Amino acid sequence: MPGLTAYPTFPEDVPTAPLLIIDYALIKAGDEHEKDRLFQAAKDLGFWYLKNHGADEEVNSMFEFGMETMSLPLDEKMKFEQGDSGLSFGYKAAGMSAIDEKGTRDATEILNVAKDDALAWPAVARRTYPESVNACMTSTIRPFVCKAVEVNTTLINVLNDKLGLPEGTLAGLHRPEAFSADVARFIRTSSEAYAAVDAKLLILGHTDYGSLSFLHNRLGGLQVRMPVTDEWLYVKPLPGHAICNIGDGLTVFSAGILRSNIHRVVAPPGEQRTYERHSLVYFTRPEDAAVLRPIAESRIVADAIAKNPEKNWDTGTTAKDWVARRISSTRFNNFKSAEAWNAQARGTETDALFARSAVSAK
Ligand SMILES: O=C(O)CCC(=O)C(=O)O
Ligand SMILES: [Fe+2]
Repeated sequence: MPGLTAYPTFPEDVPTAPLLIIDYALIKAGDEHEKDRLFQAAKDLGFWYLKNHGADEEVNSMFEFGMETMSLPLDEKMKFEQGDSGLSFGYKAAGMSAIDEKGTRDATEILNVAKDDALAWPAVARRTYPESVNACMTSTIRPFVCKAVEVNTTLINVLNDKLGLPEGTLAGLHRPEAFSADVARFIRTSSEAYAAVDAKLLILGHTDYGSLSFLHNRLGGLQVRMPVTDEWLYVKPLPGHAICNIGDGLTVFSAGILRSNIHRVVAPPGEQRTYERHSLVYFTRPEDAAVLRPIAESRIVADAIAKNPEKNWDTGTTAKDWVARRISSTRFNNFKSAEAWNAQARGTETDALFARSAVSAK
């Protein structure tokens, strides 16, 4: 099966990030100790492995589907390019993002299928897609979306309770039936591109724009910036384990208690470097209309606000605008100058979130 290509193993001598392994089966069974470990992981690093998530079959089918769709001719894929306005749905060609202050073009292709389209199919909720996407909506994409929504909702509910929020508060801001920027994303970077990209950066350092990401990697390349030391460490892909991470939404809702950690993608290490890299993510994002501000009904969140009165967590922005702004700011066509690049939101908000949550995690 193409989705199950045997890749060279991740090198032994490369330092890796110490992600906790959370057992989804135990979480589902209501194990309090495991829920505490999840909360700890979400606060300390904002990244963890998830085992026993039960989505292997859906994930494997998505890898096959993604590779097939990415192999379409470029002009066919370009008919569905997401454009420069901040839309998160559709195809992003290699070269459409800037990855540094020099305006270097990226080398990574992305296909984003909206949750709203996968659930509404055959009706069109947000946009249209290539025929190969349509052909897999029912068999492959919707089952993956539904599984990812189930897993992420379960985890969000645990975080909700650990934050002392009234039952279902966070879930109420991430209702599957409400329009959101949730997407199933497939990413491809050719091995030739690793050499072509300046500084070998495939995806620039960023925090995720939504609330919770459910990521599946087969090759290395993902790196997280470690709290306190600022060291970039690889996240080693483990077979059958998802990599989960907190995004900006949950950080803001929790006034920095949950950590939206900076990460990036570089060329895979060691012998893996000669292989094309693919990854699959489901991004759970707050509903379009949700305003990104702390939920102070919780005493724990209220305490976090009181501890850092100088920090204003109320973005005054809807999730829809937040995601659109962050996406549009990465587009090459919107790149203006090194000064504008350095001054824009990517630096301010991510560094603020990063610094603040590093303190609260201690
Ligand atoms: O490809 C990966 O491993 C991570 C991708 C990522 O961080 C993203 O798409 O936000
Ligand atoms: Fe990311």
